[in-house]
Amino acid sequence: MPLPAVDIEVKRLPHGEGLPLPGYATEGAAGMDVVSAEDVTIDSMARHAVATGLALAIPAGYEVQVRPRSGLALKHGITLPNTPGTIDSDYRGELKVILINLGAAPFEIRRGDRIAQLVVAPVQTGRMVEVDVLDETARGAGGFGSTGFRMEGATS
Ligand SMILES: O=c1ccn([C@H]2C[C@H](O)[C@@H](COP(=O)(O)OP(=O)(O)OP(=O)(O)O)O2)c(=O)[nH]1
Ligand SMILES: [Mg+2]
Repeated sequence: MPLPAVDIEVKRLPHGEGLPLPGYATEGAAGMDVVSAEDVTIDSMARHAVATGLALAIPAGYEVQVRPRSGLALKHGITLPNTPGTIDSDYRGELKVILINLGAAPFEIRRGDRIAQLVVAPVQTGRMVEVDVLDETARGAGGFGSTGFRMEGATS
């Protein structure tokens, strides 16, 4: 059973009139597909902040993450350079989807095309507590590949 849905207020901007609101394609989908409010062609290796014609009021304590659609990524090299894009609960401007075309061919987007998906997530805030000494761990300062690449015992 999914958790109860969180209500997210959505306001249509003039250029968002007539478009479907973001929605889940299936019952178990994690992300709501969001559509483009504009016709635009993104050249190979170019990027564009695609208008959605929507502005949101996300309840405090939540965020919306903007994620790529894997079909567009695999077939056309269309992804988000900032994935997951972060929509703050206090942002009231237009939701935009920053797309980058990593494919070789220009990619044509038509108004109404599904371009990305929106995942609603709770936000755990933190607080920085300054100290002089940190506790010791097995990893220590090792990072950036310090534990190697293959699992011990892997045959291929
Ligand atoms: O893919 C995205 C990412 C962000 N935003 C909007 C909503 C978000 O709340 C705001 C700021 O985003 P972020 O904090 O990632 O950008 P920034 O470069 O840090 O800008 P700012 O200084 O406005 O926080 O921009 C979008 O519409 N789409
Ligand atoms: Mg910011």
